[in-house]
Amino acid sequence: MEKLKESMYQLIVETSTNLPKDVRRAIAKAKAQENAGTRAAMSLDTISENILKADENVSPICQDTGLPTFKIKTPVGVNQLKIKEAIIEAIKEATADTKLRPNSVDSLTGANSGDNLGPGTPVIKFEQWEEDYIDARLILKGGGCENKNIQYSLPTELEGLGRAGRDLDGIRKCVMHSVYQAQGQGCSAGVIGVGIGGDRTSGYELAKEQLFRTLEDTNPNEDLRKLEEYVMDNANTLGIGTMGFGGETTLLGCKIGVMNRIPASFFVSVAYNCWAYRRLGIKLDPNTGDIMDWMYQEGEKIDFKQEMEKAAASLDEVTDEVREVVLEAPITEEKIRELHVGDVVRINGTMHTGRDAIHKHLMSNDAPIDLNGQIIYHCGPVMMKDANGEYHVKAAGPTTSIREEPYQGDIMKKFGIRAVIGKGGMGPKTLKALEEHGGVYLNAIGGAAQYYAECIKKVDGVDLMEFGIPEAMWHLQVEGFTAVVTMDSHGNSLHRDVEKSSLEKLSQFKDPVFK
Ligand SMILES: O=C(O)C[C@H](O)C(=O)O
Ligand code: SF4
Repeated sequence: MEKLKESMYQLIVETSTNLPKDVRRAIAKAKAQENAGTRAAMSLDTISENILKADENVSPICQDTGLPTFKIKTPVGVNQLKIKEAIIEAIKEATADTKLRPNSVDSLTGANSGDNLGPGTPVIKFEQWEEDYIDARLILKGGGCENKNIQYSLPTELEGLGRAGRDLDGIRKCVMHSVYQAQGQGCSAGVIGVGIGGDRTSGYELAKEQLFRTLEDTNPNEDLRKLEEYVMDNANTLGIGTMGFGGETTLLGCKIGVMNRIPASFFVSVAYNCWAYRRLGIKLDPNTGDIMDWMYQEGEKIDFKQEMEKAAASLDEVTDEVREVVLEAPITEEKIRELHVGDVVRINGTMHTGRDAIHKHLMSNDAPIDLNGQIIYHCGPVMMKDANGEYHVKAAGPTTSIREEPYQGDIMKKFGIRAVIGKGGMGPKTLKALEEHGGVYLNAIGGAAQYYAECIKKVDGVDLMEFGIPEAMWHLQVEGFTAVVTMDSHGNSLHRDVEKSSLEKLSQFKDPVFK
């Protein structure tokens, strides 16, 4: 099985850089449903361009390459320990080649292992089967969408929907609620895998297992087929839309599985996956380890080249209506007060990354540089160090901002920061601080890691590298970095408005549907 490591390496690289065909088709369909010039349409254009670039550059679609999870089926007699060894070597190599971000972190100390290996990472699950080949599948599911997974224990009371009982209609309510509670934070439009039954552990397993189905398959269970269809039709009327900006497509797929439970427990578990739905599979020769075939590769491959040309043409027609502002740090309070929700900003000059570890650190320490008037980017990039010791950005999209909600307002005031860029929006504490201090929240397109990496022209330096590559503070020079004002210094928040209107829409699904 001398080819095994090479085959696993290819599986990892393809999964990280080349979005499966069924997902591409679903995104193209979502694009066709949005009106040109809307925030949702523009976000989908950025997403499409990003998919194209990742493929061309053989670079990660999203900088968060997730927790690599392998599902392997082997014929009886195949040495599974050898497969595990090959996967571990392939993971190390793919990380060193910047196809994966170093993502394995000690839960207690925060130390990054640097090679994606550590207790519990990667996840490798084996099964035996009667076929004569090895079936190896991989999903790279990032942290932002993983944080939006949810498990319901029936009966329960749901916001907007009331009582969800222990029956198909109760399940329906849970699934609808799961889409609502994710808002744009898991980089909608998303795909949900739902597991009905089991215990808390096996229920989530079943939910995640559903994410290995193809988006276009039909559920063989008639009740579940109807439920999947119902959810697709109705969740897309919630108006959450791409990145939570509002719009026609909130969900790209809904896949539901069922297993038995014990009488006292009734769980509905939901695994939420972002649009960057990276899962692929290979069939391997058990003697040589060679790839015999790729999975999820049926049908047309949309490369988004044509779509990009069309989008560029229609954008020319609508740019007159959108207010565009150029920002360059240091930014004055006066300039910030001129910005309003809906404005598109193009940033040139400096910005500095800061995410979880940095925000916690800055609460009780000085900043390594003067942050007065500066822009903080919630981002954990993939970086490559060249032979001269200089860093180059390989992938750099935004991370979910809401995790910084406890700190953000205080940090902005303490250091005079004027703008933060992230995705998914922030809460009332930050909104109040933006108003008091004169600050703005800018939403970038989650997952568009290649698109933003191209806007970063130079890495000026890095501080606090002891937190590891994703968590360090990177000092960047950017050009034409585009984001939308979604929270301004006048008390307006697009996120608050979309959450409110989607809750109203959710409550229209209160009445029983499945008896
Ligand atoms: O860790 C990241 O870079 C992003 C994360 O996947 C997120 O969605 O917040
Ligand atoms: S940033 Fe968005 S697209 Fe990337 S892994 Fe996180 S949720 Fe997915």
